[in-house]
Amino acid sequence: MSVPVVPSVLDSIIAAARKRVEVARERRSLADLERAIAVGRGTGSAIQAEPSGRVRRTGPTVPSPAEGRAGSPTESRRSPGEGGRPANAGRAGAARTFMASLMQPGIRVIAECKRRSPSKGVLRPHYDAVAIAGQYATAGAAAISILTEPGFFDGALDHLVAVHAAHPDVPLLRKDFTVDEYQIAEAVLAGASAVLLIVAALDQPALVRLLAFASQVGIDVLTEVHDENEAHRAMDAGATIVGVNNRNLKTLEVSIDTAYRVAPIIAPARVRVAESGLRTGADLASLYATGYGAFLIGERFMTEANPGEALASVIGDARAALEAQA
Ligand SMILES: O=P(O)(O)OC[C@@H](O)[C@@H](O)c1c[nH]c2ccccc12
Repeated sequence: MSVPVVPSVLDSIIAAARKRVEVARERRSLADLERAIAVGRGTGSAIQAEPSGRVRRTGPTVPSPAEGRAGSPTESRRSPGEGGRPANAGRAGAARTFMASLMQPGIRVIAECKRRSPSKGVLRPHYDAVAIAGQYATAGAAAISILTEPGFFDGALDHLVAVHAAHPDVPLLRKDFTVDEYQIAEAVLAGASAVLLIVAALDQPALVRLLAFASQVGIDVLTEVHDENEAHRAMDAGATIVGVNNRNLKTLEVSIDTAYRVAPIIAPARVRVAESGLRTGADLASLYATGYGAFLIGERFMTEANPGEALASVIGDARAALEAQA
């Protein structure tokens, strides 16, 4: 492999993610987050980190939607490292529902909330993650992916906290560039059931270590690959949910061929997820026939006036196409 002279978008995003972790760690240690997770697990209590970083037990319920929304999932933009971390107002213990939901029979869509992307710019100027997630849940999403990366995707962990508060039964994926245990612990406390691990962003020991940590804190992992070599690495590391991203994160080019090419490497016992560039029910039906059960879709819905309606129509079209094939 040649060493790129010009840093790719992925390199820049990862450098920013590492910096954010270092800033957050100064305010609150990983050990402190782990203690909060253990407390939440042991008692079923909600946990809230005060801005001071002190953990406050908030009783046996999840925070009210109003409380969750205080962090505003709307048009807020956080620049990397700005003003500390959002409050962790989630419920430790929501985990493990992601995998269960993806293992249901039939076509399953992980619908994504994403305000902006590096390749397309702003997709949805008036972005309200809670409202969109509500539509997705009603339309039959198996899970919801929420971008929490602030610098390139206009995401925030607060968006996930607010969606979890409003829709506590929906499995949520924290979509971010995970490079450290710290982000996994944050995800658990925010109410996520899964985190993303991008194989291209991690060396093999880090991938293995982060998978083990996620398992230890009881959160599922979507392990993302872009090519055959990365798929082998994911298999070797013991990944159970493997996503094949049709978008090359280094060049940002999309080719659905990637999903067809890489599928055979992922053992059938694992959950296969096709990601990116998916637009029609026919796309889903044909990948389903190749062994993909779940589909991660963002842009297709983000550019629609009513993302929930668009999701329902893609699911309906996919089912119709499957029946026509049978
Ligand atoms: O918006 P699309 O083309 O439907 O793609 C969704 C999802 O696959 C994409 O957002 C994504 C896949 N892997 C990522 C890693 C980081 C950020 C974003 C992503």
